[in-house]
Amino acid sequence: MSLLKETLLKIEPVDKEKMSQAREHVDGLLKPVGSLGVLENIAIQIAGINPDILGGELKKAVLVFAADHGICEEDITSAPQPVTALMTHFIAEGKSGVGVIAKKAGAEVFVTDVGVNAEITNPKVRNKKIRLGTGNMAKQEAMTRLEAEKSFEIGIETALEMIKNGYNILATGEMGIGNTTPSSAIFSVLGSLSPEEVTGIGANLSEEKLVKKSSVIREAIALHNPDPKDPLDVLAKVGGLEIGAMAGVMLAGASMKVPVLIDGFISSAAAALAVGLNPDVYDYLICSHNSAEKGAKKGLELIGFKPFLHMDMRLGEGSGAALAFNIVEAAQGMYNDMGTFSQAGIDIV
Ligand SMILES: O=C(O)c1ccc[n+]([C@@H]2O[C@H](COP(=O)([O-])O)[C@@H](O)[C@H]2O)c1
Ligand SMILES: Cc1cc2nc[nH]c2cc1C
Repeated sequence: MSLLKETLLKIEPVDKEKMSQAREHVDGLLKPVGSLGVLENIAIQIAGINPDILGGELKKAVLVFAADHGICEEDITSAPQPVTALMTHFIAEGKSGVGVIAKKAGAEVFVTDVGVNAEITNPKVRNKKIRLGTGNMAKQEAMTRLEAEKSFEIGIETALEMIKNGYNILATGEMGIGNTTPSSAIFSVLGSLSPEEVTGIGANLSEEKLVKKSSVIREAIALHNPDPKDPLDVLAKVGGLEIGAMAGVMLAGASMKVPVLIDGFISSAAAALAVGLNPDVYDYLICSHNSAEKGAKKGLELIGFKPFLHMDMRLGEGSGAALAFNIVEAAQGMYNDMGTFSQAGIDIV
């Protein structure tokens, strides 16, 4: 059996009984019921995923996947394609946005090349290259179905390795010039949304080129007709290699009862595919921030995510997810260390 199938079969729903016990505990803490809002929700969610993680020290990893996109040939990005390879190197060196944010949160960043269109010589970048970037989806399918499956499996393998090494909370991140285009295409297909509704400026595309970007997406979808009920078909026809790998991390996290923090627009497109493959994955994902990318709001609504950080960020790399580690730790602190009404002899619950 393939690793993807095996992983999907292993995923169980979160433990609703543990969640209602956790809700009871949270409601008994020294505060008006509900007054710690999202911190309460996160603690209860993690209790349903794995109470040991809620009660213990977090060992945090941001898993960044880098890849290139053939669609760059259509001139719908502001930055040139070689920036992917350059930034992949700088992310691995800790010199990018996610590097500094993760450091403050005490998280490690691991970078994997799943399809950068250049040789990466930095030994800190893990080499799992599937191909040298996707095909240009305006003319051909982005990748084969087999490559799509492989991208999921690299994400699964990477996450399983991290979990084996003791990491008990993961965050997804990516680097890939052009990857807002496949992300918009994925949301357009899965949500039957018009490309215009879910297409934005990415890494600062000009307004004139934005019109072209939407029409390229519309034409690619019309050319390949991806099946919205088949996430692998959507990924293969209009997706990206790093998007598949991030979805794989989410599946592996769910299969091992480990929470996965979701970053911005591209990470959430991966989440939409992962949840499409198995709806139980949803409860293992923690959506961190609402990216300022146009389309992020619609995309998150489609999945049913409610982000709790509103930072006007749209960097990607896992930067927003890394920022949210501190929020998860605050939720743990609330759950484990706050006094209770019964200890205090107060009876107003
Ligand atoms: O995470 C986000 O919400 C996000 C929104 C816009 C852009 N990005 C980053 O910018 C790159 C993609 O932008 P573009 O315009 O080249 O498609 C890619 O490397 C992403 O990490 C990321
Ligand atoms: C400089 C730069 C850094 C990035 N990080 C993620 N996407 C990016 C795009 C650019 C252009």
